[in-house]
Amino acid sequence: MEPLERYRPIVDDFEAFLDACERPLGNAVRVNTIKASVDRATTVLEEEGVGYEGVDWNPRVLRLETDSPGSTWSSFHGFTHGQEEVSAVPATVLEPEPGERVWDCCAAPGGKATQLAALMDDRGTVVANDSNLGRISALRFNAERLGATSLAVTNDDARNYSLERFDFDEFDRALVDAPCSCEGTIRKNPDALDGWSEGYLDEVSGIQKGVLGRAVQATREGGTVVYSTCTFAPEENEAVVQHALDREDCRIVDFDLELEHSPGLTEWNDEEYDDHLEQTARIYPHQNDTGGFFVAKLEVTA
Ligand SMILES: C[S@@+](CC[C@H](N)C(=O)[O-])C[C@H]1O[C@@H](n2cnc3c(N)ncnc32)[C@H](O)[C@@H]1O
Repeated sequence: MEPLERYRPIVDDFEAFLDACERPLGNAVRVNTIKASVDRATTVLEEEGVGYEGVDWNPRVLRLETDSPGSTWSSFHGFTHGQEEVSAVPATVLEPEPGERVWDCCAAPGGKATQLAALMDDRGTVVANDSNLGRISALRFNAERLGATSLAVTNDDARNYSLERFDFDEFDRALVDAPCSCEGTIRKNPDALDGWSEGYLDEVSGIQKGVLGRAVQATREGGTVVYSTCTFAPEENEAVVQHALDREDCRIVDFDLELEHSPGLTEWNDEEYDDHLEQTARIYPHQNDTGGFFVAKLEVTA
C-alpha cells in the first residue's frame, strides 16, 4: 500500500480510500446486447441460480453473486461478459454511434472493444488494435464468443499506427485505454503494486503520450477521443492529457457520469495543468465500492 500514500493530499477521506483498496473486489458483468437483452440475460442468470444486482449508472452492468462470472451459462452463450464495473465507463463516455469508424488503440483482451461494438449495434467498424501478439488470441476469442462481427483486429504499435491499410483516412472516434501501472486494480490483484517505481511511471507515461497523440492525429476534426487508465498516478493521467493539449489539435470536453467521482487535478507536485482538467474524472474505490479509474474526453479541433 506504500505507493498509495503519495495520494493522501489529493484523495478526500483517504482512510476510507485505503480501507477500500484492501477489500477484495466483487465480480461484475456487462450484458452483451449484441446477443441478448438485459431481460434475457437476467432470466438466464435466474434460471441457473446466479444472484445479481443492477447498478444505477448503467443498465447493462450487473454485480454478480458468484466467484466465477466466466463460468455461467450466460457467459458461455455470450450473453454476458465478465468486466469490472468501472472498466465499462470509458466506452460509455466515448458514446460511439452505429455506422461509425472507431479505433480502440490498446484493445486486448477486448472488454471495451466488444462493448464499443455493442453500443454501435454491431454496425460500423471497430478497429481493435494491440501491440502484444500474445494478447490478440484472447481478443479474437472474446470477439467471436460475443458475436462482435464489426471488429477488425490489428497488431501494431499504436504510437506510429498507419491507416494506409484502410479505405478511409481518419476515424470518427478513438479510445486509448492505455497500458499503465494498474494501481486501481489492487482490489482484484493484491500484487498490483509489487515492483512499483517512479521510473516505471516515467517509462509508461512516455508510451501513453505517444499513443494518445497518435489517436488525436488519426481522428477527424470534431471527432472524439477518450483516454483512460486504471491508475491513480497523475503522471499517467492529467500529465498525459496536458501533453496532448500542448501538442495536438484537441480540447477537453465535459461529460455526464452518474457514478460518483472526483474532478481531475489542476496541479501535482510542481506541475500545473490546464483548468479544464477538472472536467476529467477520477474514480476512487471507496466512492462506489469499485476499482479505480481515470477518464478524460477530448474533442479533436482540426
Ligand atoms: C489496459 S490494457 C487494455 C485493456 C483493453 N482495453 C480491454 O478493455 O480489454 C492495455 C493494453 O495496451 C497494450 N499496449 C501497450 N503498449 C501499446 C502500444 N504501444 N500500442 C498498442 N497497444 C499497446 C497492451 O498490450 C495491453 O493489452
